[in-house]
Amino acid sequence: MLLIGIAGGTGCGKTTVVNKILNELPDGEVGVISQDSYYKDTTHLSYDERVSINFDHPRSIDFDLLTRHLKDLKDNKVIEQPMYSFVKHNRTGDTILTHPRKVMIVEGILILTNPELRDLCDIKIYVHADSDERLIRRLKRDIAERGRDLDEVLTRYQNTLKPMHTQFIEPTKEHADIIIPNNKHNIVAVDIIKNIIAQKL
Ligand SMILES: Nc1ncnc2c1ncn2[C@@H]1O[C@H](COP(=O)(O)OP(=O)(O)O)[C@@H](O)[C@H]1O
Ligand SMILES: O=c1ccn([C@@H]2O[C@H](COP(=O)(O)O)[C@@H](O)[C@H]2O)c(=O)[nH]1
Repeated sequence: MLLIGIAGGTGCGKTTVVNKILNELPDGEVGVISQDSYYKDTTHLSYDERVSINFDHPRSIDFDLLTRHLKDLKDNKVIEQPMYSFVKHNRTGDTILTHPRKVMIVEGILILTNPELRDLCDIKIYVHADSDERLIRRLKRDIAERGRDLDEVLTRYQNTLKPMHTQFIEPTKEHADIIIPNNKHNIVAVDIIKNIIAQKL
């Protein structure tokens, strides 16, 4: 199995890049694991307590479960990937049966902060977009798709997201094998990754 890790700050376009890669490859050949599915289970907390969690700090992620699942996939085992609700700020309680594929992509803001996870990745990619571009995209997306309002996005951005990005996420660029500039849609970079995957398939 070829494991590709795709990191980068919120709104840089990780999910969009992954979808573009998947769209043009044969159905079912490439599997995706989202770091978001591995936010720690916070069912024991009230909604108000969950809202105040710092979701941009590495300790918010259940890296033990995530790395265990990636190792299982590498060992050709099926896993039960948790499902996550951004609206509830918690796992839904459901899981998706995820089968090992020849190529698996793991994507998320913090995946390159974890040394064990980095070692599992055969190719490490960092998607870069400028912070103003990312904030604009995040505002539009979170208001349209994740049940947020202007005040929620900007308050989280100032209080946790921006400082965590500077402290934990941006420095992981140095671990990347490939950095994709993504202020604009980068068709050439997506084609290069698609070709690497097509060779493996
Ligand atoms: N290169 C790009 N140019 C303009 N908008 C983009 C680009 N890449 C992604 N977007 C948009 O920005 C928003 C965030 O992108 P997304 O892929 O969800 O980012 P991430 O997964 O890194 O948080 C989405 O609404 C998406 O359509
Ligand atoms: O319950 C949650 C969990 C996370 N977030 C925010 O999501 C982003 C990461 O997702 P991207 O798709 O990469 O943007 C992170 O910045 C968290 O702040 C959330 O709002 N609620």
